[in-house]
Amino acid sequence: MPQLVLASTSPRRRELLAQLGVNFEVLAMAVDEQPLPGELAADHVCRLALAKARAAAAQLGPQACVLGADTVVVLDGEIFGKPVDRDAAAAMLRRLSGHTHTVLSAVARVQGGAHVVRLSESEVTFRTLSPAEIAAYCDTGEPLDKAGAYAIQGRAAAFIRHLEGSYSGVMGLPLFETADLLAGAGVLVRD
Ligand SMILES: Cc1cn([C@H]2C[C@H](O)[C@@H](COP(=O)(O)OP(=O)(O)OP(=O)(O)O)O2)c(=O)[nH]c1=O
Repeated sequence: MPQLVLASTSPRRRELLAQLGVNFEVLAMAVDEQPLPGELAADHVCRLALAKARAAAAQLGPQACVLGADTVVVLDGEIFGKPVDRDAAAAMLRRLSGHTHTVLSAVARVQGGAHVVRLSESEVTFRTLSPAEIAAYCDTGEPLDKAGAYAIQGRAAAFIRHLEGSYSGVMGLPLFETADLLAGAGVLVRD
């Protein structure tokens, strides 16, 4: 069975991958996460997921099966990554309040020079949030390292009226698509 490596600094992604019951190591890779001019959100997350996996794979042997992932929130065509500070987090949450946004999560597998990328798309509807609620949520610090300034697995669960798609995808690693990639690499057995 190939060595499985998760190219991620995200504790959420580690937790999610462990949910599949596989053994893996972590090799955290930093890549420039700025969207290219005019880049579509779906292209952006797929490109970054692949870039993270490729960066780690370059440091490992060709036998390693490397996973990279990326997640963004999209509202009216605008990409929301991680907020730079508390004010940016509050501004994102004001925009998301009372609306439905899209969460795109891509997962890429790189092994022996070959790669596959899968995309998960979810629709998330927030109820209307009061200014006091947004301020209190920002005070928790939870928004700061999360795309779109919220964590579905944290207190923001109370904001979400409706989810259509993948809970694990919104949290950062779409497990249905990830399991497919792992089965394709022989890391998960399906027969
Ligand atoms: C929307 C949402 C995002 N997130 C997190 C998952 C990701 O860690 C982060 C999106 O940022 P990413 O840039 O995709 O990932 P990252 O920089 O945290 O980690 P990596 O090293 O793999 O690049 O937002 C949640 O934890 N819960 C949520 O509900």
